[in-house]
Amino acid sequence: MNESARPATKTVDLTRVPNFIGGAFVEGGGTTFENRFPATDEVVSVVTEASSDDVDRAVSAARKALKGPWGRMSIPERVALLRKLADGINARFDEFLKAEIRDTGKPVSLASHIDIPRGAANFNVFADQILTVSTETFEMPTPDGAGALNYALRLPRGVIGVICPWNLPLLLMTWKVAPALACGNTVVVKPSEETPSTATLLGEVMNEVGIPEGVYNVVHGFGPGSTGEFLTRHPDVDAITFTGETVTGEAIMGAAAKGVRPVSLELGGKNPAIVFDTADLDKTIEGLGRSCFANTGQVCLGTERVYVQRGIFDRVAEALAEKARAYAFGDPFSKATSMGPTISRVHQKKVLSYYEKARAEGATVLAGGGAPEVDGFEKGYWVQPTVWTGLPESSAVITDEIFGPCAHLTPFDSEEEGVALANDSPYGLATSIWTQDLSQAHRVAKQIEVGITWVNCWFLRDLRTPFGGSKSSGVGREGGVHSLEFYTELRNVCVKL
Ligand SMILES: O=C(O)C(=O)/C=C/C=C/O
Repeated sequence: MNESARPATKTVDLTRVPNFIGGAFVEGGGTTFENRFPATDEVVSVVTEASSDDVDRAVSAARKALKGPWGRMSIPERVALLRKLADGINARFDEFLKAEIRDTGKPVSLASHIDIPRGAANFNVFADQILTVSTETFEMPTPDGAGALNYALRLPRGVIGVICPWNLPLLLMTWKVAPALACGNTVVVKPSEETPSTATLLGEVMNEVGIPEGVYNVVHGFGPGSTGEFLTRHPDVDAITFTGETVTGEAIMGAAAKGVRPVSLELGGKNPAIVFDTADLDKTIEGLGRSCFANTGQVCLGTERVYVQRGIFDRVAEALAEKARAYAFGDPFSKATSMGPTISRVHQKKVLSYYEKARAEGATVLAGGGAPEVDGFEKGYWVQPTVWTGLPESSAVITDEIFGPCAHLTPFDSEEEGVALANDSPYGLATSIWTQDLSQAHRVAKQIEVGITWVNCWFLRDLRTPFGGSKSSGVGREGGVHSLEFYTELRNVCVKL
């Protein structure tokens, strides 16, 4: 037991979700709001919203922690605690799993293989990374012949504001918190109001493993006029990292400008897939089936535009439609369920509104197009996996980020046309290219204006690689050493010898 570890607090009551400030669970001074299970629309918890004073207390606790034991810890000491955090999440795997499913409605098959394992693994990934990071040194000649030595120090930025999304709540939160802590920062986390539970539960694990109070804080609430705005506008927050919609990202970037705070923004996307007639069709359909429909299409890296070379268009379209029809709705806690509901009634209505738009514009609906009837879960926020074709590229269904399990297929003839279609978007987050002509794969990959390109695969993640979006899909890169670049500041020291 780490000598600084505090005895495990009683298991936090996630039916009335508190904030976590300075190592203690506290009711928020704001209002309370309901958290509903997306598969049944039942209220599963009440969340206590943080007030502006609560956010201020969290930022102060984070600032104070920088000057306490945490700020004096060596990298190996921090690394040991990060590894304990990974172990601590895994030791309470089922609690995190249940909390994540109740908040999101995502199937247990998905949350148990992606969300919770990666939520824990991120701490080990950046424990490894911080141990190997180096800085630079330069020797320079000087007129007196004695020379000078320049070396860089890598220092924590300080208090980091972390605003994370509802689609992969634990994974995308620790994707930011792990490197932030590895680099010696402290954090104030605002989870999405849709998914408050796992970030709160992590507070208990922080105490269990001995992370000093104030290093990790959680404040619940909303965006404008609420916790998100209080946090991003707080003058004592040194940097902000955010994953979510582009419009919110623009607002955060504006808030960060005052005080000149750096931001790392992974934002929206309208990700294309380009399928050439040399593609391996089985692998392509397996990959597209996941990239279009996984997590009920609620993945920032997911595909909503599929461009298929004309000669194989019909075969790809029918095979993808068949994939869409094969999904099984049902109890998210059942292993038989392969597709859960969307995150909320509001989001369900947004997705279904695009289904109506497509129909009204005369789309050919190859699969889905509505909301399924799910026995026993009639009140859930369900939508069908949907495949369209036949719409013009100007259709809102093809230009807007829907963030649902839906994709529009468009045929193309030449490679140049395929590239032009894929690039015709203000977004630039991710793409997948399907071809067995590797010269073509490399040639096309260099031309697609995105941050992440997969060739003959999707969501294959080496966590050391730069991860982030181009154009309206974001600013900055996280992952591997790129996270350390964001969560530290370099100071050059020049010593006259
Ligand atoms: O895999 C990751 O590290 C990651 O960041 C995934 C992002 C998915 C966004 O919806």
